[in-house]
Amino acid sequence: MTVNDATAATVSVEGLVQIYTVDGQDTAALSGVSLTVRSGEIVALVGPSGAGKSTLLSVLAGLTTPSAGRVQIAGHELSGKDVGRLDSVRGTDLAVLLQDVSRNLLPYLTVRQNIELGWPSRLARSIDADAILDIVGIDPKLRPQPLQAVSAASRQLTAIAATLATNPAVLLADEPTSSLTGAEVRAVTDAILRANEELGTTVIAVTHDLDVATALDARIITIRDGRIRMDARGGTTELLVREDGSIPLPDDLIRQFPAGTSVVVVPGAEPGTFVVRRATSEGPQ
Ligand SMILES: Nc1ncnc2c1ncn2[C@@H]1O[C@H](COP(=O)(O)OP(=O)(O)OP(=O)(O)O)[C@@H](O)[C@H]1O
Repeated sequence: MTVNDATAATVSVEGLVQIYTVDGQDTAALSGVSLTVRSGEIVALVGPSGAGKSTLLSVLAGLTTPSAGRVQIAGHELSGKDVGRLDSVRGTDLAVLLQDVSRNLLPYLTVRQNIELGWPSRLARSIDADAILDIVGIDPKLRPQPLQAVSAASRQLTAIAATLATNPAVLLADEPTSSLTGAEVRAVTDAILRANEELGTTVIAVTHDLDVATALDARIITIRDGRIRMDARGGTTELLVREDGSIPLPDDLIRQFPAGTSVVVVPGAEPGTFVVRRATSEGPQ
C-alpha cells in the first residue's frame, strides 16, 4: 500500500453556504465557510450542537449539495450535480465514516470479510486486509469472528479499516468515538493516528469531545452558528487569506483586536513565521 502524498492542499472549501428550508422556514446551517486542509493533517471540527459541523462534513462527503460555495478534494473540483465524478472520487480519494457503525458494515459477515467486501473489485488485488487490520489494531483472533460477536470498539475499528481499504487521501469521520468510553476511545484515536502516520491519510473528524481532538493532536476548528470561529493548532491561529489579500479575523481575535486597532506584523522566532501584535503609540518596533 502506498503512502499518500503529503505536500498538496487536500481539501479546499470556499464560501460554503447551506440553507435548509423546512415548512417555509429557512435555517442557515453554514454561513460562508472557507477552509484549506493540507495533505496529512488531522482536523477536529468542534462546536456546540446545531453549529453546522455535520452539515459541513456532509457537504465535503458529497452527501449534501450546498446552496452556494465551492469544494475541492484531492485535486477534484466537486459539483454536487456531477454525481459520476463524485462517485469516482468517493471510491478512491475520499472515504466517509458515518456515525452509525451499522450503516458502514454487515453484521453477519466476519471482521475480515467486512474489509474484503468493501473493496471495489478493481482494487482488490492490491490490498491486504490483514495489513489494514494491523494498522487499526484488531487482534488477529477476532478477524474470523462475525462482526456481531465482537465489541462495539472492535466494530468501530473494523469500520475504520473498511474505510481505509481503498487507501483514501481523505477520511471524513462523524463522531468516530461516540458511544465509546475510556480505553475504547483510545483504541479508536490510536487507529486514526496510525492511519495518518503509516498511510498519510488526511483526517477530518467531527467530535464533541475536546479530549479526542487533543489525543489526535489535531488542528482544532471551532464552528458556531455556521461559521468558523477559531482555527487553531497548539495555541496558534490559522487564517485563510482571501483572494483580495484581506484576512478575516475570527470573533475570538476580534475581541483582542477590535476594528480600528493598529497592529504590526513582525518576524517570528522560526524562519517563515510572523507574529501579529498591537502597535504601540511609538509605532512599529
Ligand atoms: N436535514 C436537515 N433539515 C433541516 N435542518 C437541518 C438539517 N440538518 C441540520 N439542520 C439544521 O442545521 C443546523 C446545523 O445542524 P448540524 O447537524 O449541521 O449541526 P451540528 O453542529 O452537527 O450539531 P450536532 O452536534 O447536534 O450534530 C441546525 O440548526 C439543524 O437543526
